[in-house]
Amino acid sequence: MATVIKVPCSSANIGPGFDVIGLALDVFLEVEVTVTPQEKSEHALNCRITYEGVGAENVPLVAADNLITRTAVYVLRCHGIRAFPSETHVHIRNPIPLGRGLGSSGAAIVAGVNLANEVGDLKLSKARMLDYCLMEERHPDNVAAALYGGFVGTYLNELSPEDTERLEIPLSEVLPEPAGGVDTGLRPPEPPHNIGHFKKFKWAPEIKCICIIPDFEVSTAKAREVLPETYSRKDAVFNMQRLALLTSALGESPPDSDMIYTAMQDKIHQPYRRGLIPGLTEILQSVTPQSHPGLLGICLSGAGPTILALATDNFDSIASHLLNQFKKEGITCDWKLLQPAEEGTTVTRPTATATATATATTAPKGEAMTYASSGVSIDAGNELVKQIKASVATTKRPGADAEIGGFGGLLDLQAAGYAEPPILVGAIDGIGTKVKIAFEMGKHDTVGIDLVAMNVNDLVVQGAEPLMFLDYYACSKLNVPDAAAFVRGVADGCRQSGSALVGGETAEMPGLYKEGEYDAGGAAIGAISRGSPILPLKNEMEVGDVLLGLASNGAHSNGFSLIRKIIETKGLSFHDVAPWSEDETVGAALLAPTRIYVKPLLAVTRKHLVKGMAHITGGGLTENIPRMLPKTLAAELDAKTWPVPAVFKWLKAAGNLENSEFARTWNTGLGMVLVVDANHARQVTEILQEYGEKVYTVGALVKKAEEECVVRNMDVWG
Ligand SMILES: Nc1ncnc2c1ncn2[C@@H]1O[C@H](COP(=O)(O)OP(=O)(O)O)[C@@H](O)[C@H]1O
Ligand SMILES: N[C@@H](CCOP(=O)(O)O)C(=O)O
Repeated sequence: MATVIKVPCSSANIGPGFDVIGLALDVFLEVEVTVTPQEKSEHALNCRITYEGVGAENVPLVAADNLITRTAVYVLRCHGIRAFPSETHVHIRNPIPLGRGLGSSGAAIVAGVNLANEVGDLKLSKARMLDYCLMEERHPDNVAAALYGGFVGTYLNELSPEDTERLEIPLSEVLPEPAGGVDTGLRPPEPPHNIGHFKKFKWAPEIKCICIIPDFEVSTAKAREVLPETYSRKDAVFNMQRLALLTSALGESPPDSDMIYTAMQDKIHQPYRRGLIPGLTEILQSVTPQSHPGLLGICLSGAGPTILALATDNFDSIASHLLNQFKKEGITCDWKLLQPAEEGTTVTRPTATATATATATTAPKGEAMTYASSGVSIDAGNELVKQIKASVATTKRPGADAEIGGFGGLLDLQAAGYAEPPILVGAIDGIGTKVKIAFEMGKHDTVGIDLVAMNVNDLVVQGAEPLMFLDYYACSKLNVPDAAAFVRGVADGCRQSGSALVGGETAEMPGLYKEGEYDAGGAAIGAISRGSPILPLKNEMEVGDVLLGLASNGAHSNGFSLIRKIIETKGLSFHDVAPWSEDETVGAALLAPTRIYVKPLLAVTRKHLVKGMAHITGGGLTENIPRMLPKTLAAELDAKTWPVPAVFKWLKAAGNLENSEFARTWNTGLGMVLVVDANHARQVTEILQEYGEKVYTVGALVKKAEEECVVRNMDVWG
C-alpha cells in the first residue's frame, strides 16, 4: 500500500494581491510513495520516479533534478538524512499545466516537503512545512494556498539580516549541487522559523473560476524579472485600496460584480507582464459584468499566461469569448471551470486494515467517533436544505405549498382542481450518463431539468397533468454548491411543468460514488380527471391519421453512453469548440436541457384533439412510436419532413451509424410524436405553435404489414 500526497493547484494574485493572495483550485497533483525495504538501490538517492500526466515528456525522472524529489532531499538533509530510504518509489500523477500560472511549481514544492515528512517520519507541523516551502518558492501566495487550501492572504516576516542572507542563498547551494547530485555531505541551511503567515478568507460558494490556459509557457522566474524594483506611491495605494475590499467582497453572497470587477484591477504586475502575453491588456479589457452577465472580474492567474475570470453564471459564453480573443492573437487555449479546493494538501497513509486512511476519516485509538468522521456531514446536509428552500418554494402550485422539511410531501387533490378522485399516474426515471458531462463542465444547474423532463413528458403522453415531483440525489461527499445548483435545475423543470417539488432525498454515501460525482433519480405523480381520456386511444386510431412531430432540443437525456464514446474516440474534450457549432463548446452543447412539452400538450389533450403521443427517449423513433399504436396499425414517417439538428448529423457521421441504428438510438430531432385525426392536424399545429413549439407533419398511420414503424427516405440523413 502506498501513501498518497494530494496537493491542489492555485491561482495567485487575483489582480491586485501580487505575492499576497492565493486560491487553491480543484486540480490535484498526486504523489504516491511506496518504500520497499532493500539493502541497495540502483537508483540515485535510492529513489525511483515514475510520472504520468502533464509534462511527461520533459519532467526529469532523476531524484536530484525533479522538483518534487529534490525538495524532499533538501528537507531530509536538513534533518541529517542524506537520501531516500532504500528503496523508495515515487509515482507522480500531474494534471496541473506547467508554467501557466496555476501554481504547478508551488504544488510540486508542497508535495516535496510532504514527501520528506513522510519518508523521513519528520513529524513537521504545517507551519514548519510552510517555512521549508518558502525557502524554495520565496513568494507565499501559491504555497500557502496549496498547503492550507481555500482562499488565503499571506505575509512574510521581516527577517533578521542573517535570516535574509540565509533565505537569499541560491537554490543551487541549498539543493544537491548542481541539481545533479554530488553529495557534499554538508547540512544545507535550514529555513528560519515562522517565516510565513496566512489567513483564510471566505469565498462565496456561487463564484466559480474560469481558467483560460494558453498553449505556451511563461516561467514565473522570467515573469518576475520584468517587474520594476520600485513603484510610485500612487500605484501602491491603487493596489492596496482594491485588495482590501476584494478580500471581503469575494466572500459575500450574492457577490457585488461592480465592486469585484473594479477591485480586481492592478498596477503592480499585470501592466509589466503584457510583453510576455500577446494581447493581454485588450483581453482583460474585453469583458465586463455589463457585456457578459455573470462575470465578476478578470485578471492574470499567477504570473500567467493563464487568464482567470471569476463568474457566477454563463461560464461557457465568457470562456468562448476569451478563447476567441486569444485566437485573434493566433493563440489556442484550453479552458477549465474550477472551484476552490478547501481542504488543501492531504496525506492518506496505509494502515493495518489497508482500506482505512490517515486523513480525517480515521479516528485515533480511543478517540470518540462522529458521523462526520466517517465522511457523512449532517451539517452540509442542513446547509443544503437552507440553500435550496427558496428555489423549491418557487414550485408552489394549487394543492401543494412546496415547503420542504417534513417527513413527506403533501398534495391536496381537491385544491389542485380534482374534485372527484382522479386517476393517478406515476413515473420514475433518472438522468443517465449525461451527468458525467455536467461533472466535466462543472455545470450542475440544468441536469435537474432533464430529470424532471424525463418523468413529466412520460406522464403527459398519457394525458396526465403532472402535479408533484420528488428527487433523489446520491453522492460520495456532499458538495453543497453543486447539489444546490442541481436542485435549482429540478425546481426549474418543476416550474416549466407546473409540478410542485414536494420533497427529495440527498444521500451522502462515502465510498460508493467517485469523489466529485453524483447520480440522480426522480419520480413524478400526475392525475387524469375521471372521464377524461387516458391516452393512447388505440381503438380510435385509423389509417390516415396524421403524425405530428415536435422539435427536440438535441439529444435530451438519452444515448449519452454512445455520445461520450464518440466524443472520446474523436479525441475531443468537452471544453473544445463543438465541431457542429462554432459558438459553443462540446460540453455546453450536449448539456442543452430536455424540452418539457407538458403545457402545450395539455392544451391540445384537454380539447380532446389528440389520440396518442410518444415521448421519444431511449430506443428513438422506431422503438417508442409503436408503444402508442394498436397491433393493426403502423407508423410511416418521411425523413425528408423534419430537419435533423447539426449535433445529430455530426454524431451520426463521427460514429459511422447506420440509418436504422441512428433512428433507434436518438430522437433525430423529434422529441414527441402525436397521432391526430387528419381533420384536426391544422388546429393542433396552430395551438402548439402558439406555445412556441416547432411542429412538423412527419407521416401518417398505415395498415401494419411487417414493421410497426417505417421511416422512408432515411438516405437524406447521409
Ligand atoms: N509535478 C512536477 N514535477 C516536477 N517538476 C515540476 C512539477 N510541476 C512543476 N514543476 C516544475 O516547475 C516549473 C514551472 O514553474 P513556474 O514557472 O513557477 O510555473 P507555474 O506557474 O506553473 O508554477 C516546470 O517547468 C517544472 O520544471
Ligand atoms: N505572486 C507570484 C505568483 C506566481 O504564480 P505562478 O502560478 O505563476 O507560479 C507572481 O505573480 O510572480
